[in-house]
Formats: sequence, structure tokens, C-alpha cells
Amino acid sequence: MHALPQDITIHCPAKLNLFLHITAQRNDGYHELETLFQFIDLCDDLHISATTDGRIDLLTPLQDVSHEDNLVYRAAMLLMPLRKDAQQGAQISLHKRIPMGGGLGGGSSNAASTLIGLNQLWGLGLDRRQLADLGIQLGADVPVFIFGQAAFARGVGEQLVAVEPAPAWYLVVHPQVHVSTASVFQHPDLPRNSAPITTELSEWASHRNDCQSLVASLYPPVAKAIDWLVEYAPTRMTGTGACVFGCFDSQAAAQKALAAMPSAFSGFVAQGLNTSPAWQGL
Ligand SMILES: C[C@](O)(CO)[C@H](O)COP(=O)(O)OP(=O)(O)OC[C@H]1O[C@@H](n2ccc(N)nc2=O)[C@H](O)[C@@H]1O
Ligand SMILES: Nc1ncnc2c1ncn2[C@@H]1O[C@H](COP(=O)(O)OP(=O)(O)OP(=O)(O)O)[C@@H](O)[C@H]1O
Repeated sequence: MHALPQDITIHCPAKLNLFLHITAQRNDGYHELETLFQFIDLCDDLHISATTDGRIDLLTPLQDVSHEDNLVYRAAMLLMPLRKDAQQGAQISLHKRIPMGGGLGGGSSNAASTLIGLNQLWGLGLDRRQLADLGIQLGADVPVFIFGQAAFARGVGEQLVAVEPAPAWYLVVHPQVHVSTASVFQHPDLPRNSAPITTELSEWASHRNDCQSLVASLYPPVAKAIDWLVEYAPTRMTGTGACVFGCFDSQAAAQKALAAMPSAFSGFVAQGLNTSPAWQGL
């Protein structure tokens, strides 16, 4: 039998929703979506060391998130009952770069990478489907980060079909407001009855983010960020916001727009990725 690795570093990419249509609301309150996910090369880094004290130690606290609520810790807790040996434990540290609560899926990506990493370190032998089924308990965006390929998603984000969105560079603009995902999905004015998609996924003009008008009206800085960025490139909000992204043909064009960005916003240039770096080297 091969010895298990003792240490692992896993990238946790951010995602963009290139479009997001809401087609229905389920009886449990969750919304049925049709969305196109692409990863971007802005990543958090997760480092996991195997231990033999049967504990999960999270070495890097996050501001405003308790250990018990941290999606890294919660993901590890989901795998604890599946260990082969109760002495198996882990020390985990997270280097955060993805802004939190911006619609970039950082917490879900951290959770997915924790499941991927501990599955490897503890030798659990779970396949991607089994990991995704566990991960969806933590958030609707976790399965795509386990799936590891750009995807067209239905359901709440768990029915995934691999796709190849065109190569692109993005300027991602953070309007510096925090938008709560739950409050957007609870809002009475959210449109919830988009027709299922019949057009090409790549046709930008046929698609939209159904949360965007509502979020822009509730949060004026989001509207201002869109109004500014749309002068440079086709622009859309990701997830339930607050971040918005412009699509550029080249890194240089995206950088040029970033250089002109008003100081009220923060932003970064990122490349679209159709394969998640989380699985690199595994
Ligand atoms: C908007 C997206 O980012 C699109 O990728 C995701 O659907 C949101 O995924 P997430 O942040 O992982 O969200 P979750 O933590 O699963 O859900 C937060 C809250 O948003 C609402 N919610 C979320 C996803 C969904 N399809 N319908 C919902 O109504 C639920 O009230 C839920 O309590
Ligand atoms: N490891 C983590 N990283 C980021 N957020 C976390 C983490 N653990 C728990 N959270 C909580 O989850 C919330 C959402 O974080 P996240 O960065 O995933 O939001 P998001 O980018 O808006 O995601 P989405 O697009 O899935 O709505 C945070 O505001 C925070 O309270």
C-alpha cells in the first residue's frame, strides 16, 4: 500500500457567474437556477498537514467568522465520521485573497478544497460525486468547485455539465458594499420566472443576471460600478453581488481600464479558467 501524503497545498479559485437566470422557487424556499460558471485565477491557498491527535486545528482565524462557522472547519467536520482511524487529524491554514461576500464563491471554494485535500490525506477514497453530495450541504456553490470544470448548472447549482466558455480576461470591480445572498433571494421584487434557456450559452446578449437590477437598486455603489465599467467592456454582476466584471480580449486592455478605475472601488484583473487549479497535482 502507498504511504499517504503528510502535507498538501491546494489552490481555491474564485468563480464568476457569466450569467444567472432564476427559473423557479422550490417549496423549501431555495431557487432553481440556470447559470454558467467559470473559474478565475484569483485563488486562496489552503495548506493541510496530517496529524495523529484526532483533532481539526484551524490555524488562521477569519475576521467576523468563528471557527465553528468557518466553511473550512465545517467541511472537515463532514469528513470526520468517515475516517478509517479516529487518530487521523489535521492542521489547516488558509491564506485568503478572495474578497468575502462578493459573489466570487470564496467560502464555497475553500470548503471544496478542504474536502478534496482531506479525502487525499486521510485516504478516504471518495470520488468527485460523493464529495459533491457532501459539499452541497455547505453551500450551493460547493459542487462546481469539486467538479473542477467550467460548467452550465441547473437545480440549485448541483446539476453540472462541463462547458468551455471562450478564453477571456476580466476586470472584477468590488463596489465596497456587502450584499447578503440570503436577503437577495428573500426579496419580494426578485424576478423568479425566467424561461429555461434555449439559446447558445455563449450568446452574451441573450443572457443576464436576474439578481442584478434588484441589487443595483438596493445598493447604489453596485449601480455606479456597472455604469463605470460598461463604458469599457460588456459588464455583468456575479452571483448575488456585490462584485461586477467586465469581459476583455486581452490582459492589457483589462489592466488599462483598471488603471482608470475610480478610487471608490477596488478591483483586480483575472484570467478565466475552464479547469480548476484545485485538482492540480492530485
Ligand atoms: C448565487 C450563487 O452564488 C450562484 O452561484 C449561489 O447560488 C449561492 O450559493 P451560496 O453562497 O453557496 O449560497 P448558500 O449558502 O447555499 O445559500 C444562502 C442562502 O441563499 C438562498 N438561496 C441560495 C441558493 C439558491 N439557489 N437559492 C436560494 O434561495 C437561501 O436562502 C440560502 O439560505
Ligand atoms: N472560509 C471562508 N471564507 C469566506 N467566507 C466564509 C468562510 N467561512 C465562512 N464564511 C462566511 O460565508 C460568507 C460568504 O462567503 P463567500 O466569500 O463564499 O461569499 P460569496 O463570494 O458572496 O459567495 P457566493 O457567490 O457563493 O454567494 C462570508 O460572508 C462569511 O460569513
